[in-house]
Amino acid sequence: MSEKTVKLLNPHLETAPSDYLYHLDINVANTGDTTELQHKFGDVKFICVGGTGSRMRQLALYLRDVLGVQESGDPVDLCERGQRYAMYKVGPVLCVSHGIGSASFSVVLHELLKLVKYARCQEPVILRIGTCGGLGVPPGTVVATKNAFNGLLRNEHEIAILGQRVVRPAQFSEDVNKDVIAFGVDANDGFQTISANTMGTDCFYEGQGRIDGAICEYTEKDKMDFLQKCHDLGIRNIEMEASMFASVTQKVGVKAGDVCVTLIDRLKGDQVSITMDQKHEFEQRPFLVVGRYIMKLLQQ
Ligand SMILES: O=P(O)(O)O[C@H]1O[C@H](CO)[C@@H](O)[C@H]1O
Ligand SMILES: O=c1cc[nH]c(=O)[nH]1
Repeated sequence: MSEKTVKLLNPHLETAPSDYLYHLDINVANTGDTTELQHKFGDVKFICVGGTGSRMRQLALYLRDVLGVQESGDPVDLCERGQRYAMYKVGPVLCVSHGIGSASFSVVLHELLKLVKYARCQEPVILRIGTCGGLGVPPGTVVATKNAFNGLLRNEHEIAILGQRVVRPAQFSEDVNKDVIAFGVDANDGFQTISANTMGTDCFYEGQGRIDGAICEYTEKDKMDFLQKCHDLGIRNIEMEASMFASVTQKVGVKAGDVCVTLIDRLKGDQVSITMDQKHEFEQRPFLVVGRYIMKLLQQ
């Protein structure tokens, strides 16, 4: 295989006669001959992922315009039969939903990494386009992640494998972070885009130090002390996937980045209380940033 294709770290796949990407409902009948997949997905250069199917559909429509892809009508969900995740293809970009949190995202991430390997995609870049809570930045700020911290405030990801605690580093590609800021930001955007650290937690409520979950065994002061500690580490946003995403992509050597818009300033409260209209407007902001980044890279 050429140098630029994805190399996975699983020797068992080399001898598997077939592979079923179950949650995507994509069957790789003969892993030795993946001609059909190469035909369908071989041109993919970017995989944009985000929590919801509707955001990914919106993104697909937006990228159609930006990339000048001559297609009309509703984007087709290529994974509809899998009933778990949505996947749209716009020229060289896949837009795929991942659900809430690392557990859900890691499932589709493994399958997407296998997909790009079988399809022999050349150096694909994976970008998460998400929402998050902010720390000391105004709601609507876009944050491109520099370092990904887990809920233990460590720049790593922890996972239980065969009954053992396995800890792996969680670094995103420096190039992607730099280029997203260099190519994605326009002075006239009307909102700020910053590069900062991100905390990815396993829980929206207690894991993010909220006091409005069904359970809370700490005080408002404990919460504020924790959030201040996060802030001191350069963390400016909190979401639920960054550390897993950084660690899995780093492990297999695929470049990745996390670009999220803040919906709330957690130094001021816990409840996301912006209107749904405002949320939808905010959700478009990373589209602009990532759209410009993708265009620039495609032109190079
Ligand atoms: O908007 P998405 O992309 O889902 O991201 C954020 O929103 C969800 C929580 O509401 C978590 O998945 C978090 O990471
Ligand atoms: O506070 C927030 C807002 C969105 N997503 C999160 O994970 N946390």
